[in-house]
Amino acid sequence: MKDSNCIIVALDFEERQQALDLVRELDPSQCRVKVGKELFTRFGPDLVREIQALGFEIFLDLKFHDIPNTVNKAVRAAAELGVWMLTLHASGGAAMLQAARDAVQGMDHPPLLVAVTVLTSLESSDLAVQGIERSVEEQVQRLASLAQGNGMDGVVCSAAEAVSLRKLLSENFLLVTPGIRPTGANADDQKRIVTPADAVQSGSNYLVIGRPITRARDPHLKLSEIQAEILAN
Ligand SMILES: O=c1ccn([C@@H]2O[C@H](COP(=O)(O)O)[C@@H](O)[C@H]2O)c(=O)[nH]1
Repeated sequence: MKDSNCIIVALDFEERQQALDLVRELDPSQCRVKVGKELFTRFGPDLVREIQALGFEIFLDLKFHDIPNTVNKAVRAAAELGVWMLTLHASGGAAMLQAARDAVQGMDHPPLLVAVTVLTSLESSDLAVQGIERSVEEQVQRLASLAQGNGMDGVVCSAAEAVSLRKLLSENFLLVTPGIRPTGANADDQKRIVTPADAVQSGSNYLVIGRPITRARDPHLKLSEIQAEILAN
């Protein structure tokens, strides 16, 4: 499944006004926006509603990871906010993932549930420190299979894993990929980075892009350049 509106701009800001100023420069027919831990912890559901009122679909990236009952209630609360997509950690396990799915059962417009596999800021040496003696690619595959088997709509992974996941998972299973960096851009704290065009070509459905856009002198222009790069490839 290809969505021409495939870019999700990450609104990782300290100030409410910074987030709203950027959102007002963007067009909801050209991108979706991500509200993550920083913005949500500071400004909560009211800001989500304010951005929704401007016409944007919200990717609520709170990465729930807790006992099944707690995740069930948190997912229900997020779903009632009317967000388009939300995240939880696949490593929370099968029962937690099923509890998340149960939370939105029967809703008219349930959010898409996507499970984080291995954060894009990690590489294999980081997994070894956690006692995981397999490559990032293998760990991502394992968690993605767990996610698919327990009712998730997709996973968050690096686009570096997209080609192998496309072979492993069903065609309509969503791959949501942060760690996107245009050629030459600073990687910042991201370890598994891929360019926007390569991400789409590899099979990513949605590209989560923060700093390359939010730190640009002209964020709207940068978004348009990235979209043009994707279309040209
Ligand atoms: O594995 C993950 C999961 C989520 N993210 C989020 O995506 C954006 C990326 O921002 P950049 O500024 O483009 O690096 C950020 O909000 C993360 O919380 C991720 O990077 N990796």
